[in-house]
Formats: sequence, structure tokens, C-alpha cells
Amino acid sequence: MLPFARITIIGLGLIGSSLARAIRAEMPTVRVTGHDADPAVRDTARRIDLCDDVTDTAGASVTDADLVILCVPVRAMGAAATEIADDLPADAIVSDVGSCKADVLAQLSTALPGRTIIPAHPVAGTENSGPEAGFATLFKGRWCIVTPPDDADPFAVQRLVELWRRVGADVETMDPAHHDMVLAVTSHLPHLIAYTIVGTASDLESVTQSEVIKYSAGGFRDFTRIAASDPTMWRDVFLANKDAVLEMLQRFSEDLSALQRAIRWNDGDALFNLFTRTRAIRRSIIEQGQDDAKPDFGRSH
Ligand SMILES: NC(=O)C1=CN([C@@H]2O[C@H](COP(=O)(O)OP(=O)(O)OC[C@H]3O[C@@H](n4cnc5c(N)ncnc54)[C@H](O)[C@@H]3O)[C@@H](O)[C@H]2O)C=CC1
Ligand SMILES: O=C(O)C(=O)Cc1ccc(O)cc1
Repeated sequence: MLPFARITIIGLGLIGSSLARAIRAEMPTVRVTGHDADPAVRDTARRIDLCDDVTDTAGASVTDADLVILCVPVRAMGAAATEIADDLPADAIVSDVGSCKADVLAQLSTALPGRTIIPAHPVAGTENSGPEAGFATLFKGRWCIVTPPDDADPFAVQRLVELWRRVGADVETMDPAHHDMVLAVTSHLPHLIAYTIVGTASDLESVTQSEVIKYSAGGFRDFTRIAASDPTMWRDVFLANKDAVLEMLQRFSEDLSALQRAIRWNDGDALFNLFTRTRAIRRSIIEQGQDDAKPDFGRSH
């Protein structure tokens, strides 16, 4: 049985539009209603026939929904939830796709007291944004981490888990604070490093003219892809997951200082041992079949 009959998606960018496409592809009888605060995005969504209906107001999009998924930048979650509060049916489940979870749960709980809130995070995306960047297969074979509050209704959680399974995700449940620590090191810190290194190189570019671009090797190019990610989205992630990111950044800075010291003192063993350890990590990821990097970067969509 389908877990939901009428799903509303608020925020029709990369993730919202991918979800709309995936739901329509995998569960064609589900009615998908969409809303976005940006009129240009709503026009595009209508032109590309993204949803069964696109409404001009957030309230109108939820009046008969049994699931509402907020797909807006993490610091806009509270405002988006407040906009639907008066029109949300009593038995509707509210979820989201934000990249960090504790702050979002706090925003949603404040905006929608007494409502069923089950946050989630599909760990799948690209550096692109907007309704035309989405694609139906984005979530296939990817993790979706569901972070229910302690008192969550187990049946509501089960229905949301089933939705994500139907669009192809592997689902794990996790405590929100733990999610934020794990993602701070596996996703948020790598983005911060990419933004930094591309910024550093672009500062140098004025000295070296176009050499940074001309001789950019594979490693730097990979960083430029990540550093092309949406500025609003990532500003919000770093501010909303501040504590976990600062904790991981502290550890990273200490490790970087140790490497700096090893280079300064010609400690080849320290360098060799670290690089041997990290090579083994990469190889074990590939052996476990979790090397989604290459197919994703090259994925045609
Ligand atoms: N981009 C990625 O790779 C991934 C993003 N996420 C999360 O998904 C969420 C959405 O990200 P994207 O789809 O990439 O962003 P996006 O920039 O492509 O789309 C966000 C959309 O939300 C709309 N919006 C902003 N505030 C709104 C409001 N108050 N009410 C209605 N619409 C509003 C914007 O107009 C925009 O169309 C974020 O919370 C992000 O952390 C999660 C996994 C991957
Ligand atoms: O494009 C990439 O490399 C990503 O890392 C995509 C991504 C961005 C944010 C998330 O919360 C989850 C996945």
C-alpha cells in the first residue's frame, strides 16, 4: 500500500524537484502539489509540469496534504513551517530534507507545536540548484537518514521510511545530534575545505594570471565542483550546524598543523604513514561498493 496519497513539496529547487520527479515516476497515483516562495521558480515548475498543481501560497498547497516535505534552505525551515501552520490538516505529517537536523527540528517544533514532525536527510545531491537541476533517480542507492524525535509516532516514521524506500533510498534512523556530528565531518567540512582552497587559489590568480585554471589538475577541479555549490544553502548549513562544524574544524586544524610540522621537519615517516592509512580507507570504501563518487560526478542527467 502507498504510504501517502497527497504529498506537498515546499521549495522546488534541486531536492524538491528531484523528489517530485521521483514520486511521480515511482508512485504515479500519488497527487503531488508544490509551492515555492520565488514566483520565477513557480513559473518554471508549471512550465516543466513538475507537479499536479503548483500553488501561489504555501497555505493553499497543504490544505488536503497527508505529508508535507519542506525542501528549503535550513535556516528558512521555520518560516516555511509558520506559513503552513494555519492550513495544515491535523493528521498531516511534516518532514524536511535539510542537511542538518537538530536546528531544523527545533525550528519546526517551535513553528508547529503538537504536530507530527519527522525530519529526514537524503544524503544525495549535486552542486547544482533550482527546479531544472533535479532528476528522478537522484535518491536511488543513496542513504536517507531519518531523525525522529524521541516521542515520534512509530507508524508515522514507518510511513516516511517507506516513502524514501520507494524512491530508491536506503534508510537509516539516527539521533539528530549524532547525525549532525557525522555529517559535519563527512559532508560539511569537505565543503568548507573546498570553498577555502578555491578561494585561496583565486586570490593567487591575480599574481599568476590564468595559471590556476590552465594547470588545474584533477584534484583542484574536484574542489571547484564542490565549491560551486549553492551559497545560500551552504551559508545556512554552516550557521545552523555551527557547534558540530566548529568541533570538526578544530580537529582538522590540529591535524593540518601536525602535517605542516612533519613537512617542516622532514618527517617522511609521518607523511608516509598517514597517506598509507588514508589510501587503505579509500580502498575499503570501494571494496564495500560505496564508491558513489565517480558515477555521480559523471552521471548524465
Ligand atoms: N543541494 C544538495 O546537494 C542537497 C541539499 N539538501 C538540503 O535540501 C534543501 C534544499 O536544497 P536545494 O534543493 O539544493 O536548494 P535550491 O536552492 O535548489 O532550492 C531551494 C528552494 O527553496 C525556495 N525557498 C526558499 N525559502 C522558501 C520559503 N520560505 N518558502 C518556500 N520556498 C522557499 C527557493 O526559492 C528555492 O527554489 C536544503 O535544506 C539543503 O540543505 C539535502 C541534500 C542534498
Ligand atoms: O555534490 C556533492 O558532492 C554533495 O556532497 C551533495 C550533498 C550536499 C549536501 C548534502 O546534505 C548531501 C549531499
